Amino acid sequence: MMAYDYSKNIEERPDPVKADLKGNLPNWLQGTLLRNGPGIFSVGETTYNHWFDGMALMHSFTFKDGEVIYRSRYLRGDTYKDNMAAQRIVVSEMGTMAHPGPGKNVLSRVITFLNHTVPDFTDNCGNNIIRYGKDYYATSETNYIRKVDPVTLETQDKVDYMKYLAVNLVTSHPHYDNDGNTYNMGTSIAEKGKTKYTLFKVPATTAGDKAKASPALKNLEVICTVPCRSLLSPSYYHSFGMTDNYFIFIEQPFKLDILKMATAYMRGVNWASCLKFCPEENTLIHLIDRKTGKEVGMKYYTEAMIVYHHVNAFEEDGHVIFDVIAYEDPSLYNMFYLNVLNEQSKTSAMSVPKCKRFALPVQTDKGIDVGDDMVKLKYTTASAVKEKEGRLLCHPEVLCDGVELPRINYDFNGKKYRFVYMTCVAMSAVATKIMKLDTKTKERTEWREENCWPSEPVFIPRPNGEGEDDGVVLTTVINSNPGESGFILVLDAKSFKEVARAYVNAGLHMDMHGYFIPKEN
Ligand SMILES: CC1=C(/C=C/C(C)=C/C=C/C(C)=C/C=C/C=C(C)/C=C/C=C(C)/C=C/C2=C(C)C[C@@H](O)CC2(C)C)C(C)(C)CCC1
Ligand SMILES: [Fe+2]
Repeated sequence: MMAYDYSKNIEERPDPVKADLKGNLPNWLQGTLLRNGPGIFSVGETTYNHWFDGMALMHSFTFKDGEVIYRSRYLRGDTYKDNMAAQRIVVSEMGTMAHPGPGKNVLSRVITFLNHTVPDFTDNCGNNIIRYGKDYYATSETNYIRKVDPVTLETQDKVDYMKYLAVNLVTSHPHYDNDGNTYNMGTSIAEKGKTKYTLFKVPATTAGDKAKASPALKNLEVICTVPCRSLLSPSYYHSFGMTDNYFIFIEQPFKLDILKMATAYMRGVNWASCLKFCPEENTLIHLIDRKTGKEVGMKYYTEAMIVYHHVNAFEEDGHVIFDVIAYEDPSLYNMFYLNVLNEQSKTSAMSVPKCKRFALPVQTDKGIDVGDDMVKLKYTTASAVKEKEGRLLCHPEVLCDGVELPRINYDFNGKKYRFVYMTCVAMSAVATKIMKLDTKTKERTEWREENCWPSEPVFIPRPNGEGEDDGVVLTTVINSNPGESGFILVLDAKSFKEVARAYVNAGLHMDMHGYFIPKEN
């Protein structure tokens, strides 16, 4: 099979193109799927080290009156502008430390160094699209996000979280509720001698008062803060869980070493090399009551693991159950270094991502014997064994092996649910299959096609649909069959069978995450 070239710069396609439709789109499917991911990997003579570092390229698929319209556009943030003006990479990213130019004299090198000791971070937001209030933002995990026009994909205001809240890092996987509020979480490092994690709410913007409405972050409310286990090594996390009454935050032994970061530029190493995994340490699971903003009385632990994506979480019979994609080591990040990806023939040893289910009993452990399992649910083998007063050791149930980029019917977010849509990960960085997992029966249904590489599958519910899987799943497919173009695929979510596809005559490419904006009625 042909290999996908992860390091190739991709051309933007800002003028809308009509896709070539095969099959019949359900007429209720109206709206726009926005997707984001890295798209430019080298500028002039310089190249990023890591695929996640690439400059953002957004794309959109608009479903309207039985047609599909495609377009794509680079995110024109300060990072893009500065790199393009210099014709080389001058802004550092997680996996790439930018160096002073060759022509620079000693004095300007010293100035560049000083600038980087208290650096201004990148606004290259190539990870996801999120909504705050009525606005859409391209995001990665730094303090900057970029507002984008969801129709034209044009880049708008640069918004700095730090203007509204002391946070150095914020996730690109917030949660949303039915009232239009957004919930997210960030880390503030060594601020006033403290390192902590903050969960916050960005309220829905009410129509009318324009000045108050934008950016919605103006109205941000802190829900709670969780002190970090150690001042100079906060955990890295990429998402968190939410149910009707709780937040779930996994404080994993995959940490940022702040002292190493402070000297990274001087030592000429990237930020990623300042992340350390400590497999001998345990993972602390924080369960936070959304109403009080306080952690529940019990302390939950599990063995060392690395989680990027939460799948879903819900409450049942005095338990909080949550599903995540977990790894045994940081090999996922390492696999995406461009020099590693270019040697795809050498199957890189990657720890297989597993979909794991945890169950946290919320009741008091009074009267329970040490060594007893407190989980009282029939349908899961997940356990939580009392170690001592107020402390439970959790063992997950593995629901499924070799999966990533999980999506659900978001109407079931925080609620008891059954189905997950994911990409299948084998021993390679390119997914060849997507699947639907029935968490109840463990049944897996797959979609694949020869020489096709599907993206993160996004579930769209049918308006007033019946049942959790009443809707469609959208995935964009890179097609490496000679003479054929990429397409967006529409699967019936119940049967996981194709209902339509729309060929895009403008080479599709690998991306990260997406957000579907339904058409307003
Ligand atoms: C750390 C730090 C700093 C710097 C922070 C910076 C620059 C942060 C940037 C963070 C970014 C871009 C994070 C991105 C994370 C992305 C993640 C975890 C992506 C996961 C992707 C997966 C699982 C992908 C899977 C796959 C893909 C894409 C293709 C498929 O075909 C196959 C499959 C499933 C393997 C400061 C602000 C300088 C100072 C403070 C501390
Ligand atoms: Fe992600």
